[in-house]
Amino acid sequence: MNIVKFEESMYKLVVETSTKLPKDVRRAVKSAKEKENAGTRAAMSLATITNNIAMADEQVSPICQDTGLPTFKIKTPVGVNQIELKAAIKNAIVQATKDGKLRPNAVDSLTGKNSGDNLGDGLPVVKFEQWEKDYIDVKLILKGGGCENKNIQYSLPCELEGLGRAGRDLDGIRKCIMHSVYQAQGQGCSAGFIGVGIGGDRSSGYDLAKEQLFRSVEDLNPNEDLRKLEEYVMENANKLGIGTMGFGGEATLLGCKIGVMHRIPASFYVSVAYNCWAFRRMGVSVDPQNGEIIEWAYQDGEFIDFAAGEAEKEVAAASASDDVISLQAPITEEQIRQLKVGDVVEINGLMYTGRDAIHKYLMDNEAPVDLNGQVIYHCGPVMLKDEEGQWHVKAAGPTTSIREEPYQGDIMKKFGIRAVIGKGGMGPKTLSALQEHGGVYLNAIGGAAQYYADCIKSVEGVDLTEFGIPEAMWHLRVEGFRAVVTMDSHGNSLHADVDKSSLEKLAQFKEPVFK
Ligand SMILES: O=C(O)C[C@H](O)C(=O)O
Ligand code: SF4
Repeated sequence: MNIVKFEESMYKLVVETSTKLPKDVRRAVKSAKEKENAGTRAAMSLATITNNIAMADEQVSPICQDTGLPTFKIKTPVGVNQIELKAAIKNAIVQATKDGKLRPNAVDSLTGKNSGDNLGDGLPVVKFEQWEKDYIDVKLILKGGGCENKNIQYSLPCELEGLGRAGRDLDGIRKCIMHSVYQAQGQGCSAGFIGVGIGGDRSSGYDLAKEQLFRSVEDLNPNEDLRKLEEYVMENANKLGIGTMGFGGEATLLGCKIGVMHRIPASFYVSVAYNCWAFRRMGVSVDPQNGEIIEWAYQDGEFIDFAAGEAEKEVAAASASDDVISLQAPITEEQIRQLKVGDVVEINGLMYTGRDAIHKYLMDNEAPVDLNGQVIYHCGPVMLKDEEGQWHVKAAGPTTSIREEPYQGDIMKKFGIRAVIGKGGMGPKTLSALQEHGGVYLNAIGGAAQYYADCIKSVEGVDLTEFGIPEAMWHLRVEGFRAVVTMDSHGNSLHADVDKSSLEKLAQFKEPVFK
């Protein structure tokens, strides 16, 4: 085996996976876009998403800043040295991280220290299997944290909100899957894809669910019952009205793939792996002698290129009918109180990133900068430093805000912060703080990391780098950074409304369908 060539092939696979969505996923995004009504927030979000896909293609930059937990599934002919392959994969990962194609994402679970190169205990995940064929098959998925957090595992029988009892049969499974889409709301960057594993134990069930994500979005399940169930879910989950980013709308689910395995008598699990629209998985077959790529996977059918100019025009058109409200920090309480749910705002000037580590830190410490009237952006960017020591943003979309729910309201009040930007919305504690203090929650489009990176004109400083690149407090100067007000200072939350209405819709699917 030419291991140097194999390493090069793995580097190509990693870069392609992080920067270019597969053909089948593009087609699914396109068909979602065709379903949304022009002028809605969902249509505007999808236009931003397709624009972002085109920008990532063009710049060969990460589609989303969260380049996930790299998971390789490899099949090798008998006799191939798997230890050697794994070492080459690690080198390729380190190189892709240095080149800004992957965010340093490996964090020590006990100390919180980021390794900086994506290597760590157990990372990357590399799973081998032997097979009788004469070539190596490598599949890679880069699954981000926000959608991973929306995975769910049901142990049947159980009681489900809206749907009642789910028993140990096909209809019980149906209820679990419908519930899994509801509970994800927009937080996993809907519209999403789900892989479902029926049976096994807690770990093999989730493995089976994730295995389904490697199937083509358009394949047909050879198992008749499961094929019908997949079709049922695709048709009906899209009636829940959750929509892109949870803004409400027609496109909630872009793909549903279900697999089954045996179980033991006492256990009956239904495991659901949720993947965001930024569904980054790719594969190659590799020659075991010269290490070169023979063929890329997922190459069937039409390639949708979402031509950048086109998509850009659509974003502009989608929001042109609205009065876009311009905001520049420091923002006054009066300005904030004028904003209401549904408004589109455009931010110019400075904003500060802050996510999990920063929020925890700010509870007990002073802020490194004056945050009075300022804007906090829930974001963990991909950054690269040039030879002069200047930082550049390579990808910078929002992270899931709900993780900051325990801290957000207190921090806004303590430091006088007026606006937070993130995605997926926040809960009642933050909502009441917004009302009391005069604050606003702005929803940016999750995964649109190139689109937002383009709005960032300079990096003016950074604090708390000891938390690692994604968790540091970056001072970003932005121009034309668009977001939608989804929680205002008058007690309104679009997220609470969509949750409530989608739960009501979910309850329509209570009656048995598969007997
Ligand atoms: O870590 C991130 O940047 C985002 C994460 O994938 C999320 O969806 O919250
Ligand atoms: S930010 Fe959204 S698109 Fe990116 S990995 Fe997280 S869930 Fe996926």
